[in-house]
Amino acid sequence: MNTPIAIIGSGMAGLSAAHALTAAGLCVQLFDKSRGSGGRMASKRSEVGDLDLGAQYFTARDRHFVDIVQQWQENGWLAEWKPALYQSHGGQLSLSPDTQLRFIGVPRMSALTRNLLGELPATFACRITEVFRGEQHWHLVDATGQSHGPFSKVIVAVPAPQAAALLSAAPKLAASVASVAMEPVWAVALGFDKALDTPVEGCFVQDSPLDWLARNRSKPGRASRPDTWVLHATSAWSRQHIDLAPEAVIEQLRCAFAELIGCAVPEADFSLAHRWLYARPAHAHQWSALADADLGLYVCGDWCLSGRVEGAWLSGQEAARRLLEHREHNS
Ligand SMILES: Cc1cc2nc3c(=O)[nH]c(=O)nc-3n(C[C@H](O)[C@H](O)[C@H](O)COP(=O)(O)OP(=O)(O)OC[C@H]3O[C@@H](n4cnc5c(N)ncnc54)[C@H](O)[C@@H]3O)c2cc1C
Ligand SMILES: NC(=O)C1=CN([C@@H]2O[C@H](COP(=O)(O)OP(=O)(O)OC[C@H]3O[C@@H](n4cnc5c(N)ncnc54)[C@H](O)[C@@H]3O)[C@@H](O)[C@H]2O)CC=C1
Repeated sequence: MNTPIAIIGSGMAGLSAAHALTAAGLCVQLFDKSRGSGGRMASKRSEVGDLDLGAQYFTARDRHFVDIVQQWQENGWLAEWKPALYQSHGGQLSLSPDTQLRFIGVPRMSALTRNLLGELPATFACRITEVFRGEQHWHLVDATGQSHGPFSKVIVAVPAPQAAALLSAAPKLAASVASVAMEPVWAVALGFDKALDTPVEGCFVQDSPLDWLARNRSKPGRASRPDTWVLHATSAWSRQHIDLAPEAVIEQLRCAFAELIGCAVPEADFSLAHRWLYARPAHAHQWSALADADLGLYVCGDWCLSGRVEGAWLSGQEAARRLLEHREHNS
């Protein structure tokens, strides 16, 4: 019997591992606490259209990732995003063009992970709280107390602080994962019925509560009206204001935006705030993936590498590769 492999987390890392394993003929079962796949590549549906509140775009530098990105682009799941890019230093806004290729899911970021999910077996709205090994197989328990299994192996593909809690079967692994700190990010979306009078479409920001801002309508496939923007606070500001009420976060970041954008910014006609508790690792690692292969427990995620979409995909590939390698040695 081909006992399935459980994958906890259906963000880019979990989906990447799932694809590699199914391509090798194995069965997988994905679990995610959210209602859909994508994790930090999620897009929020709202009355003003879809808003990419997490990952804004991604780049591809590793040659394997470059190849897969090309395939996704050929499938029509991705488009290149060529914004009018600016930077802001000490309140000075200046054009900052470059030749970097940047990709986005179309018509929303989450479309990419939704396409990657395809027909893979997945259970959503299912927060896994315990991962334990019986005599022969692994079992999972969710927040409602329901148990799932049996599974031949388990891949944990969630942010490090959430992964550590699921690794009590492998204390050494749990300790390494628990040592990884992840930083929060407040994201705010603003919508203006009358478009702002600025050529800015994306901006890297320094010396401000903001770290980044993007204009949605500059992204292929997005609605052009109203004029919606996504603002990301720095991790330092987000940490300091972690418990601030969303309305206060919106107001403070709207003011920071108005200060740097160089045109009149009226009250927003639409606004929302989203707090990412585990947005990015505090430091990059070079782990690729972690494992207790003899036990059959694997851990992957962006935080094992660069804290970027590319890192998440590479980490999922590596977890799958190590699982397949171990399986081959022991067959
Ligand atoms: C605000 C923000 C901006 C970003 N901007 C960029 C960018 O511009 N470019 C870039 O390359 N990267 C960016 N990133 C980083 C990028 O989004 C991540 O690197 C990547 O999406 C991480 O993928 P992952 O699969 O490792 O984790 P995640 O996407 O976090 O996936 C983990 C999944 O596990 C699920 N989960 C967690 N715990 C459990 C549990 N106990 N049971 C079941 N399911 C669980 C979650 O619901 C989630 O779906 C950004 C991230 C944020 C937050
Ligand atoms: N907010 C969050 O939680 C996270 C944000 N992430 C951001 O995701 C982006 C992805 O990184 P890469 O794929 O390497 O993308 P990239 O090569 O576009 O950017 C890397 C970094 O280089 C700088 N930079 C690049 N181009 C310019 C430019 N034209 N003018 C001025 N500065 C520039 C800028 O500081 C940027 O953060 C980066 O901006 C990260 O900061 C990554 C992970 C999490």
